[in-house]
Amino acid sequence: MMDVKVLAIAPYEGLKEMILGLAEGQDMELRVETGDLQQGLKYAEEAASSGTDIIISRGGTAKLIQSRVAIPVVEIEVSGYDMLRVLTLAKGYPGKVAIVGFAQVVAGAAAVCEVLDMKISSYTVQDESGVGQVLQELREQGYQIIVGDVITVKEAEKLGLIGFLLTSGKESVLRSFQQARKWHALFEACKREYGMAYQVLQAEQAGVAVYDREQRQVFGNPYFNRQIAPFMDSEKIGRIVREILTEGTFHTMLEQAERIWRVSGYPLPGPDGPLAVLRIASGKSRDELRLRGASLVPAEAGFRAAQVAGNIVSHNSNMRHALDKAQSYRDQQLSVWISGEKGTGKELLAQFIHFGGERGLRPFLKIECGLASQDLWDMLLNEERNEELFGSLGRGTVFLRDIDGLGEAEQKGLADYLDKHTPAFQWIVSSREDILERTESGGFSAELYYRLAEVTLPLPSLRERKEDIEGLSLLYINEYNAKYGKQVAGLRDEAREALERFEWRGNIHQLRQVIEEAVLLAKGLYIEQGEISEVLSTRRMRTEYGKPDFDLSGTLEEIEQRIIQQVLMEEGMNQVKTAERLGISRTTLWRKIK
Ligand SMILES: Nc1ncnc2c1ncn2[C@@H]1O[C@H](COP(=O)(O)OP(=O)(O)OP(=O)(O)O)[C@@H](O)[C@H]1O
Repeated sequence: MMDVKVLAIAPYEGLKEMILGLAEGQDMELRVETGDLQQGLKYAEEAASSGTDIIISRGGTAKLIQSRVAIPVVEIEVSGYDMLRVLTLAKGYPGKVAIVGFAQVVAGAAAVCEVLDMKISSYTVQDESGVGQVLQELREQGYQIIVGDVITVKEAEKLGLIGFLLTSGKESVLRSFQQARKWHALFEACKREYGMAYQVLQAEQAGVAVYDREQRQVFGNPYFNRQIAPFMDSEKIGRIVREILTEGTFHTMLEQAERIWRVSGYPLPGPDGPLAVLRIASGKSRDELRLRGASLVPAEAGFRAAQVAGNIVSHNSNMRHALDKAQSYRDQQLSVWISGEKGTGKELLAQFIHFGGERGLRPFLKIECGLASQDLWDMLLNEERNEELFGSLGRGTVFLRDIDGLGEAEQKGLADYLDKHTPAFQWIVSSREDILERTESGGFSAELYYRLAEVTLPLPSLRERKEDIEGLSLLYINEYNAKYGKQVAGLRDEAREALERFEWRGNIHQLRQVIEEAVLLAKGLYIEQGEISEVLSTRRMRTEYGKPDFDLSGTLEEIEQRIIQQVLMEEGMNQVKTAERLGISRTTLWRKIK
């Protein structure tokens, strides 16, 4: 206890002397200053920021300090003895006597007067500003002697009254020493306990931060401040904080600076309202995950996709029906099975369901079924390992893209997994349109289909919704005008008709590519029929099976792309078969076509 550092602030000089006199042998490092209110506060603030453990003071000054510093403030109380001394003195003095002060002091004085049958009136003031007026009135009523604390006595003397100061006696000062030691011991014990927790936080190899309601950071451990805060998007953090404060616990994964970050959060009651605690740990690198056949769709891209899909205006009733259904599946815990030909917008709709709904802030984990590595499936279906993948998904979405590409063993593994688990995340699946036929002929696990297809969303091919070709084309013309700095204003009617006659095996995806080429080719304000025919004739050759007439212009990489696209078409877009035919691994194929 030797080294408890105490600053005593005495509102009057006599108290300073007494404190110093009593301090000897008290096992404290004591400093005493004289100062009332603001002056006292100044001393206290300096001391609190330079290592003082405890402050001792009295009356209004003690109260003011208590409200402004973070270290304990012990008050020297006005004891019964103190009261008795000054009242005895005042009683013997000729003239009318009144006691003026705060409620606590006045109540004590009144009790003493009653016991000793003293006729001394008492007046309570709420705060310092009321003192002057009370004293004025007392003077008018003929009072001459005012008993009170430093502020009251000073005011009384200003008005020509006689002030009797309620001084603190030895007992009160000694009691304050005793209390200071007790409080210090308690404070130290707390500091030791919390100090340990604090050290742990400082050393954590994960970022821990606390945010308040206004999304202001109120705490951040060194890992957070150095490794995360410099590149973490504050807008994204703000959204997560809001979500934590309204929804409670929260898990997500964020892709930032080439890494996947696992984020978890929970609300915490704080002294000035609720706080949000965030823990952000580094997970796999983005490429590591991609090479296994999975990726995390960045929220920005997802929100954009959801917006595009939300704005789709279709003249086709099947498409409109699909969009309405997608909208209604948004915030439901149902596995959604989206089927349709290659390039019909299955993934776009999956993103619309996820990013357009309340799950939007949570992760959208996309798994390329035909390309997923053995290791990824192992991670996915093995309970000990899937924490790595699913641990931070919370109420996110797992999107199984092109599930038709899944081998028999993986289908069974997944069906078993679904049998045993009901995770918080949502499954969305995409497949070719003939999947039902395949389940009937035993080509695809019926069990898996019925587990995952709680609701279905069949998408029409572009051939079946020719009425939308013009609208989509204009959308893409606009997009590629911006990208290539062109000013194409539309399509000639004949050009549109040519587009409507085309077979569109690659659907919207293919239409997008055709429009891109046509915009680049366009010489005038409108895309002419000739320009469309030119683009389509090369496309047709690429999509007609059997006799590819290859365009050998361009770089090796471009030629390779054409070959891969051709073989993909011939294999009904089945990536597993395509990879086998080309003699490359599925991962290599996937890398090449991304
Ligand atoms: N209604 C639409 N409006 C505008 N663009 C669309 C629409 N539907 C799809 N697209 C675009 O068409 C392309 C193909 O869409 P998407 O990748 O979602 O199709 P998919 O059916 O999932 O393809 P795959 O069969 O290869 O998995 C994307 O560029 C997408 O943005």
